[in-house]
Amino acid sequence: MSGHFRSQPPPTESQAFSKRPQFSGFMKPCRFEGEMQNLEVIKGKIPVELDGTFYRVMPDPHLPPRIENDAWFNGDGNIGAFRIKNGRCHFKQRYVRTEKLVREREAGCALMGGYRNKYTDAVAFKIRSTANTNIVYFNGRLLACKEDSPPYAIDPETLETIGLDDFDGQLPSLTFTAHPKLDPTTGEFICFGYEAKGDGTPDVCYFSIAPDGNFQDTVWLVAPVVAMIHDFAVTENWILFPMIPQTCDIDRMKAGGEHWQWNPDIPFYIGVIPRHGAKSSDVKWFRAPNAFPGHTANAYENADGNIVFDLPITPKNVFFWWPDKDGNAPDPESIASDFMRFTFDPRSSDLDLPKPEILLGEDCEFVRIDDRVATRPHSHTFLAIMDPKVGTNWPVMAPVMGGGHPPYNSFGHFDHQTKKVQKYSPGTMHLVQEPIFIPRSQDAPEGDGWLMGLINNYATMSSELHIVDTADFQKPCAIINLPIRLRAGLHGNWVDAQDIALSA
Ligand SMILES: C=Cc1ccc(O)c(OC)c1
Ligand SMILES: [Fe+2]
Repeated sequence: MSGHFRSQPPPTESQAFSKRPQFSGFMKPCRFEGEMQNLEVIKGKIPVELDGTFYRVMPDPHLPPRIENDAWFNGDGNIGAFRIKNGRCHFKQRYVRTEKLVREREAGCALMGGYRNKYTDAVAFKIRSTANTNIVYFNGRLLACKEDSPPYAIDPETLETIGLDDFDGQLPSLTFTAHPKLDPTTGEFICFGYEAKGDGTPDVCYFSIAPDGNFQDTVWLVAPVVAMIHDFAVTENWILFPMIPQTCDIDRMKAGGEHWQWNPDIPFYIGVIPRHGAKSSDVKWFRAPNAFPGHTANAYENADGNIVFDLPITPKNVFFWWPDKDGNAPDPESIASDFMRFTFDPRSSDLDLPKPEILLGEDCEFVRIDDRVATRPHSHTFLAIMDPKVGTNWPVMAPVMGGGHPPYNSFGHFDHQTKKVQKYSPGTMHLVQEPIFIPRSQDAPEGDGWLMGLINNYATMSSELHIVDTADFQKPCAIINLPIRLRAGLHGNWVDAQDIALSA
């Protein structure tokens, strides 16, 4: 370890992060690696039924980036693991040893340039992944994902990086989504990559992996535009690719510009293929008016064989740091997504989608379901929600918040039967990160269990892990205190001890 510190030359670059909002206040890079045993439980009790690990990842620049105004999404993936057992919680955090991080640590300065733009790099990289978007468990592998590259495999126990994972040479695509789906009925891992033949290519590669790790279907598609396909949806018989109208242009990238530009002149496309035995020519690109599709809650087929697809949507550009061709972007505070439902016939030859229904007209994102019903009808959705009635103390928080990420102050539990949302609001000096759902037991009813997620406490400028019982949603079941600050992250998942033991 110490050897490579000695080999570093004296710094020529600044060793300070810029004063931009995305590097300030709560968003100042955390950069901590290490572990803490027996975290303090400052309220309630951790349910003794919980035995597993909550893995989550945050983009966390390990060194000041080469681009002064670098985007939050370009930070290095720092994985946190909350191991919970016998009413206790132990914490570990470790950076993914990406090619980027290893070579930059060696050099003592950033070598990679802007987000997904290799033309701004100081050296040539084989893999540009920052491994900063999701951490997913499948078939004994913990995968740290970034949608521009294959995933890195991580040791679930030590968080050490095992290496880039090409699924024993079976990965057909240069890229791998950060939102693969596990079908709880068949055990299949359903995946895709876009820009799958390299930067600026319209090729999308769909593939499914059997529970034993062997690749099954592989289908190559061509998209009508080169746009971001961040999340997707899977039903029993169909695959859906919602496209964010952020488009890529190689010449702009070569000139040192951004990978993405907001494009208000194209539809919101949803590509649809049969899940089993599809040919390239089977794809249909359904269209809705220009809009920004957020994360997928779930999709399923109803009794008529129509697809029901639930996701937050807004007409505005959520990625305001990637403006349109004229440099226009919305005021971040004006962006709000409603939770919407598309119901449509995938067999239809009319490609214009029927208008979606608003399920919940409150600003929300980070939608999650009880994963035991994924791809089948769901009646509960959990989400992060912005509730103006909480009375969040913006005047005191604003100077220490930093910026670049959307603010949500409550966890929500939306009941699709009653169309009502219950809320858990941790306080007026608090914001929430993505919640995850853990079932109370394997045979508990859908949606019965606990929500778990990180809370940013702007009074203490440190993080807390809150556990909320879905049967008593108003108050916390347990608050676990961290003596450090974990900046805004993207996604996480609960891995039950049983599942790790089974595949070990
Ligand atoms: C919506 C999230 C999103 C989309 C693309 C990304 O590269 C990313 O990195 C953290 C995040
Ligand atoms: Fe995501």
